[in-house]
Amino acid sequence: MTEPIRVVVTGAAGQIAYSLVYSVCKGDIFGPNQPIVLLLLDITPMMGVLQGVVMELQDCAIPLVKDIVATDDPNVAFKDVDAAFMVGAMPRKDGMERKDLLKANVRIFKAQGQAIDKFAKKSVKVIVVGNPANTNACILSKYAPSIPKENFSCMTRLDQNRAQAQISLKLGVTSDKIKNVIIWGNHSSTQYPDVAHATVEIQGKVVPVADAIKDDNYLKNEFIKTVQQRGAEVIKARKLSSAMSAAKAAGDHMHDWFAGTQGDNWVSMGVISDGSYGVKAGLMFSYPVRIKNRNYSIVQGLSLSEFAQQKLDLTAAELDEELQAALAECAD
Ligand SMILES: NC(=O)c1ccc[n+]([C@@H]2O[C@H](COP(=O)([O-])OP(=O)(O)OC[C@H]3O[C@@H](n4cnc5c(N)ncnc54)[C@H](O)[C@@H]3O)[C@@H](O)[C@H]2O)c1
Ligand SMILES: O=C(O)C[C@H](O)C(=O)O
Repeated sequence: MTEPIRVVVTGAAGQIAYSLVYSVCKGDIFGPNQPIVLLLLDITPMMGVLQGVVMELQDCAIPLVKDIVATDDPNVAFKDVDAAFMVGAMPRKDGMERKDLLKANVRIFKAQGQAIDKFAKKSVKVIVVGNPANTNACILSKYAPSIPKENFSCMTRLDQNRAQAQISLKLGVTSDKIKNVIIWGNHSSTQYPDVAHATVEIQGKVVPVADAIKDDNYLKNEFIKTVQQRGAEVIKARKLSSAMSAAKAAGDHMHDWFAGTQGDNWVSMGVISDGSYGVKAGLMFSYPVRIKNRNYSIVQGLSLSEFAQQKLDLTAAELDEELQAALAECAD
């Protein structure tokens, strides 16, 4: 019998978690044979709502779930965890940029970093979803110095999925036929969705996406803007930020981290920069990565056009600025 793994979801009474916890419990992420102990963290005023989520999870009657712990105490929530979904943070409203959330959210990640440092397994794999996700992940890692920096990541998989979806709609193929789209940089409106190395399978033949689309102007303008602004468009329409698609992307990210990427294909993840592609080391930057045995490596040697290089520089500069502001906020 496989030992259960301990999985924490923060912001567990919120809207992303409502979709995510079901996916975790039913085996979509860690596999259909992996038992789970689920730890759910939220703030004290949300404990009543969280009890409702627990009741619903119990009523799902999923055999993989060995225990559910709902708590407002980070020291309990992070105890011996193998995987952490860091969702708990304020979402933005219409008209805001994600970095406007920095003041409200970054201290949450300082405090939770300290708790992870003390209580989580040293091998824990952490994904930050709460915005501004890249910078929050940097702060989380800074305050959990006993855990390798490579164990912290932030989510840009939603942007990758959005980019694949746009190409799939344009070409009339299903999104699984599109491989190796890249999201570079910040999960913000400066991110660079890049299809220069992406391929698509059309009627059994694999061709570069650019050759299939045959519209450089679209790829350099409308496509990039649509992906960059998709979160804001969802907020405008729903009056709430994306939740179902965010939960799906968080699951995809953690699934691939545990199960590995397929063949030579890559996925995009925000990870600590080691200086690859000229990005300042120490920033949490979204790169293409391949994953094996739960370790990722940044894909090296991809050619960058002048246009692409400018986009990378812009998003890296924004991340640097955000990080300085976050460090100042956490200073006392
Ligand atoms: N990276 C991405 O692609 C992406 C996508 C969608 C949303 N997000 C972000 O995810 C975050 C959550 O979004 P949501 O729609 O679920 O928001 P939500 O408001 O529905 O839920 C957030 C939950 O976090 C809880 N929370 C607040 N402070 C906490 C703390 N200190 N500890 C534990 N829980 C705490 C709140 O009580 C609430 O229940 C937001 O910051 C949002 O902007 C990121
Ligand atoms: O856009 C937001 O604020 C929520 C999230 O980051 C998204 O991309 O949907």
